Amino acid sequence: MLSSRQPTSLILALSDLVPRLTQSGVATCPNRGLSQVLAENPYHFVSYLLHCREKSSRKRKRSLEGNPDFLDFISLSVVVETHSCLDLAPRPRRPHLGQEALDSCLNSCTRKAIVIHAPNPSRFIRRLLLFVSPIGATSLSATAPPPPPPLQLFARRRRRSSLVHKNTGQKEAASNSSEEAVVYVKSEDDFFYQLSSWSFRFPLHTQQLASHERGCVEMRIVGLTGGIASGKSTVSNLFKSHGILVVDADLVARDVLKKGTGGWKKTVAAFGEDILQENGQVDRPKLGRIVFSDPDKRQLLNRLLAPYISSGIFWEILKLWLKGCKVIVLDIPLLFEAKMDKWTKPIIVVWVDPETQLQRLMARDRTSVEDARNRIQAQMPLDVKITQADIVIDNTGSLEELNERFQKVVVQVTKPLTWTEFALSRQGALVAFISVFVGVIICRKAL
Ligand SMILES: CC(C)(COP(=O)(O)OP(=O)(O)OC[C@H]1O[C@@H](n2cnc3c(N)ncnc32)[C@H](O)[C@@H]1O)[C@@H](O)C(=O)NCCC(=O)NCCS
Ligand SMILES: Nc1ncnc2c1ncn2[C@@H]1O[C@H](COP(=O)(O)OP(=O)(O)OP(=O)(O)O)[C@@H](O)[C@H]1O
Repeated sequence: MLSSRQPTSLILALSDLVPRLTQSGVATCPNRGLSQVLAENPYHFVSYLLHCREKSSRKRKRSLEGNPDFLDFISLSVVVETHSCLDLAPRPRRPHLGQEALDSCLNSCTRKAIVIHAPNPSRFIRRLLLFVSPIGATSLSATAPPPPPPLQLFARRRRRSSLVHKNTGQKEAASNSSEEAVVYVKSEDDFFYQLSSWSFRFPLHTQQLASHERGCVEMRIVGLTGGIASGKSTVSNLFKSHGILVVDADLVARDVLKKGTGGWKKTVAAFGEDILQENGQVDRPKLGRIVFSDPDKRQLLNRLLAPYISSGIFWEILKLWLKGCKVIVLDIPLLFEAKMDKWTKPIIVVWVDPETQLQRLMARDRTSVEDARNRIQAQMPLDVKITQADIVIDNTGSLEELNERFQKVVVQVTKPLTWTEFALSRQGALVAFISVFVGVIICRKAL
């Protein structure tokens, strides 16, 4: 992780930024405070900053654009992002930006893009840049003139052309004054998400539900997520005891890995027969140890199983929809990582403090500290998840306290549906069908 190797300038820059970010309201961490997040795990801190940047509303971004803290924040998070991607890379042979290069980044970063001065860009850096910015990487070389700045990219994404022109000037100045290769990195969040070990996508998209409340009845899909061992299943059981049906993604994931299924065949083909027990079923703890200690292998498994898991979840929802359920809960540990949060409203995140999470995980699964840490780090940090939640349940205390908190949540979850939710419900679909049918008959009679 970053903590042992990060350059002092980076730590200083980060801690220097914390009070300014908090005061200007650019990024706050209501539960624990940014400094504590930074002290505990700089990697989480970075993801949290990136998340805040991504989540700022357009209006808020516009009002903040003149604010030097915000601009620093954008630049710095991109630098940190780049640095962490390179420095955190698990394979030792991957190079990382050294102190000098990083300082150079910090000094020369412009507002919407950063400029990396790399005298001998390694193949890894080239490939990385090819990945994040095809324009920047195609003409990258130590002697070649710098590539054209990715104007279109920024112009398309940012409406304020003044910022684009300002950057262009700075980039040109930088490129003229330096003999080193200059690389422009696109400051997009995808950069971080795609490179990080826990990010993957399920191939399903649905409409985002509206948040305004209207009074009618039918189906709501509630998202329930959190970290590993944060207490999702415990909360799921509370929902079940209130008669609310739960779709458990872990159970779906177990089904898709059963002997003879498509997921099983692909997994065995990719990981070999060593992961099988004598009866031909997958040895889950063994596969778990493999994938949770190697991000590449985990991503491979995610890619192989994602289509089966997403379609399994889809069929479960469809069955409940056909039964006419009013509220269902989707218990999906990787709700955000798999971009399934768009399906659900409200989103409930079950939060615990990191130490309790570790202790509960070790006690439940009887694993070593190292295994438990690997599993926790395979997921998006809980502090980031809570910023995307509609409802946060703090499960650090006792089961009684959890139960008390849950009573308030269940009231919120069973409130009347919005119009959009109604339209997506079985009853809504029926009403729409009957209206169209009646409309057609009336029109035909009128002609
Ligand atoms: C690696 C496997 C075989 C390990 O099995 P095991 O029985 O030891 O763990 P189990 O399935 O009960 O998962 C326990 C918890 O680990 C976490 N977890 C599981 N898979 C992943 C993953 N790919 N990335 C991050 N966290 C994960 C979740 O919080 C889950 O609740 C299994 O987790 C698996 O098949 N994972 C890939 C499928 C998947 O993505 N599952 C999550 C459903 S959204
Ligand atoms: N409030 C609590 N007090 C004490 N123990 C708890 C509490 N909540 C949950 N636990 C225990 O912590 C462990 C993890 O909880 P649980 O299995 O519900 O987590 P989870 O988020 O569903 O985990 P996973 O992501 O692995 O599915 C379990 O052993 C559970 O009994």
